[in-house]
Amino acid sequence: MKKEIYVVGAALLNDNRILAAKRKNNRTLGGMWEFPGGKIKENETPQEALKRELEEEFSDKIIIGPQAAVTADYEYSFGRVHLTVYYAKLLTQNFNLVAHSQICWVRSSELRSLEWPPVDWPIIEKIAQTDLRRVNFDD
Ligand SMILES: Nc1nc2c([nH]c(=O)n2[C@H]2C[C@H](O)[C@@H](COP(=O)(O)OP(=O)(O)OP(=O)(O)O)O2)c(=O)[nH]1
Repeated sequence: MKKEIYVVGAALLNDNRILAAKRKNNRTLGGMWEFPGGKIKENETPQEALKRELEEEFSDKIIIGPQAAVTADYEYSFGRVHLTVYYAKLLTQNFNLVAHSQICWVRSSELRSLEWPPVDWPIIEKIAQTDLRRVNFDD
């Protein structure tokens, strides 16, 4: 049976743009653009995992808003990834990159022109169709 891999990512918002992060070349799916985040550990909620990953990957703190799209699944050679993405905002902007070679703030209309891993595409599609000014962080 395939390994089930539960992953959480942040669609970081600023000024109507979304942050895309390019995975370092030496990593799985190297060179592809992704939502910063990573694997959820057994005793973590997705939100706890997302905060921890942003601390590890960027040395940054975030606040987490609503889920951006339904969880997407894709069967890679190394296992089946279940990706859940939340809208989030940065409280700090250190961007101390350890897992990524670049970051980029993109408009929703530009999201489709980047190279994303297969599991991300339904989520990219949903975000591209969303009015980002309406994403609510008040709850
Ligand atoms: N963070 C994140 N991971 C994604 C996205 N899309 C996608 O397929 N993934 C995959 C890549 C990885 O296999 C997994 C996330 O794991 P990870 O980034 O914590 O760790 P990794 O497997 O790269 O770690 P490593 O052992 O290769 O260093 O999910 C995405 O948009 N964001």
